Amino acid sequence: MDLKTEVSTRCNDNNQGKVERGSSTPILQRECHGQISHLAIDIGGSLIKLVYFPRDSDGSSKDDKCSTSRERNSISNGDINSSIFGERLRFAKFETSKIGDCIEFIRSKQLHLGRCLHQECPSGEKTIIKATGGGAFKFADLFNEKLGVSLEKEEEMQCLVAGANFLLKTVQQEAFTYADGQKEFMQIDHNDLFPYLLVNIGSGVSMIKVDGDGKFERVSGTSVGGGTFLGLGRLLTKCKSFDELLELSHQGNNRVIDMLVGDIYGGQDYSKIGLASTAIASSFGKAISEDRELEEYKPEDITRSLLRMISNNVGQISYLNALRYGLKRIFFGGFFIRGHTYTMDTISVAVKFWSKGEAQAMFLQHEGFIGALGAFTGYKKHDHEQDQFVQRCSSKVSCADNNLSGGTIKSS
Ligand SMILES: Nc1ncnc2c1ncn2[C@@H]1O[C@H](COP(=O)(O)OP(=O)(O)O)[C@@H](O)[C@H]1O
Ligand SMILES: CC(C)(COP(=O)(O)O)[C@@H](O)C(=O)NCCC(=O)O
Repeated sequence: MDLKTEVSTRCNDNNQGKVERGSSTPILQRECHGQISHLAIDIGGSLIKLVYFPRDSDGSSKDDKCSTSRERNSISNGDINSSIFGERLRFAKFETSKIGDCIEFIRSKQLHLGRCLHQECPSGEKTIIKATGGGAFKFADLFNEKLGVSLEKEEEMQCLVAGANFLLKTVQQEAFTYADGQKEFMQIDHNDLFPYLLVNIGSGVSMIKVDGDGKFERVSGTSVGGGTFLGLGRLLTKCKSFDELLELSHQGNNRVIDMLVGDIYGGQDYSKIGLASTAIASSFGKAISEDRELEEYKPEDITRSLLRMISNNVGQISYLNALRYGLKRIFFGGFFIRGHTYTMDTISVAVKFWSKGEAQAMFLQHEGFIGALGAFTGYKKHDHEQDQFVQRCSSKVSCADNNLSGGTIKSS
């Protein structure tokens, strides 16, 4: 049963005054019902992602008061919260290396206080925060020490699948293709969603065959992912941040460094095996034959080649795995993508090229927040009140569809 269905089922079933009958948005009763947070967190190798309902100083969620004020919080590392889902469910990200900033952010928003802010709570009860990603293990003690909260670990692949299924079933304009500079939203038929391949390009890359809700298998992965782009980019150029690298890559020309088929074949196509003269024969291959030092290459060109190499490679491995399991649809998520046109174009072209047009790359609006959203939906299992919380979130997704039509969420 998807979340939307559950909303209406519960609306009809529940006569205990917790849900306003006939309303598409169940009303949350403010009662102390255990210490569960309004926050879910995904702590990855590069970034920490937060999904939360903001709250007022009296302890209520802003959302409970139907607040319409847009909240944009600049964070010390320069990232900005994205506010979508009808300006209600909020998103924020921090570099994992700046976990202290993230903890301060949670404290400043009082997201660590559970529901019982300014109310009497059963003593000794700790706020539980759903957390996924490796950092849920690595930083559990730090969260306990600094915020007095308990991180409840949710399995990372399970969260990615739950988040992707939630988005694909709930948000109308979630999945889109990118070709020839055009973004085209796809209408997803809920009855025809499975199976698909979910490729999450984070620090590393996971490829998951998804057969249904909670039915999945991680079929492959590659260590050449977003972390590789950022790590190698930092080593090869003077850039320090991902944004700088992306920005530089706009002005670059990969052909200065990549060895093309034409470079090897005297300017000609290698038509017999379907390779145009402009196809990359060897990423960074020109650097082997030229007597040039690293400093003599423009950082713009280096970043462009690097971005192309990694995107191409992920696209190709993804296609091979789709082929292995007979999957036609491949959804790409993870913050490596960042709604960046060159990245999406390269991945799309790679999938199209290798599949001879049989398979299609699709991207997700909430690319980097899939895991955190999946963890958030995990509250549903936990307690009835939070269950309504998640359900309200899904009902608001539909209300907020128009807000998403403007394009990808850009978190910085
Ligand atoms: N502001 C940013 N800071 C660092 N890396 C970023 C940023 N935006 C996008 N990225 C890219 O996204 C990758 C992390 O993606 P993400 O899905 O958050 O994975 P993880 O869970 O491993 O942190 C980074 O390795 C980098 O390539
Ligand atoms: C270990 C990970 C699941 C961690 O997730 P991440 O923080 O990168 O999002 C991921 O980095 C990964 O799948 N790496 C590829 C490992 C491999 O299959 O070779």
